[in-house]
Amino acid sequence: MKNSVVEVDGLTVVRGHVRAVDDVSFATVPGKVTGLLGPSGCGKTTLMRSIVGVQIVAGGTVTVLGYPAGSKQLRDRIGYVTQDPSVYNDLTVAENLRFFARVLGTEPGEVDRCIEAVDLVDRKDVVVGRLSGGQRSRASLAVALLGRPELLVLDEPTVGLDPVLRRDLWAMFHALADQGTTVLVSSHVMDEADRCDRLLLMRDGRLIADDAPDVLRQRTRTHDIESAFLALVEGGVEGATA
Ligand SMILES: Nc1ncnc2c1ncn2[C@@H]1O[C@H](COP(=O)(O)OP(=O)(O)OP(=O)(O)O)[C@@H](O)[C@H]1O
Repeated sequence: MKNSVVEVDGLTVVRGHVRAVDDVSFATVPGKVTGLLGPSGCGKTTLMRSIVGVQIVAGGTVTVLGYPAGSKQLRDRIGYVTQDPSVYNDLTVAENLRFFARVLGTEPGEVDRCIEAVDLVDRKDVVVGRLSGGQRSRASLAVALLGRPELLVLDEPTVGLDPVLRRDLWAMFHALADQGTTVLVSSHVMDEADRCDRLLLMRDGRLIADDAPDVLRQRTRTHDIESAFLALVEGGVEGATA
């Protein structure tokens, strides 16, 4: 698709004895929040790892911003937050940000902007090891925002967060998207589906839907995404991708 930020074509990844991603194809458009939803173990992390270029793939192609995934040209154009916080426990939030800003060659002013964006200003001088799990994830997110990446890949960033914080983070994802960032967010919580502009539903390594939440509900004649998911799994839905 022209102008797509991520183009995945026939991607297959084998992990252990499992086809963790099984012949998946889709394309994202810039400036939208795309949700990658599906039950635990369905292949979300593996798909995201393939997009950021850290996964050995068995077949198919992944193109990001016009380059094969993993190309060095993409290094500072993608922000990736894994499920495990990737910040140093023995440094404060601000020290972490300053360290990564130096590594990435980002201007120092970015540090404060990114700390503000994740609402950690009042925690910026606290050693990361003393933060709560949710605060640690937000510190990782702040690092991913350094340098204003064009693509943000966020693996379950809202797990374990309270509803107020979850709402605020989703608002931030949309604000970033409005500024042109393409945001790919995974979740296994179906009630986060309505916060996405577009949904990729996965099950057992396969993509079973690729639609806006409203369109998906209409197509499956359901009122919520959980029921839509069940309808797709149980079959009988016209145009299902599975
Ligand atoms: N390092 C590994 N070695 C072997 N198999 C793996 C490995 N990592 C994941 N898998 C398998 O690949 C499949 C997809 O896992 P993946 O982590 O991508 O799922 P997920 O949808 O992200 O799950 P979760 O929501 O629990 O994070 C699962 O069957 C899993 O058991």
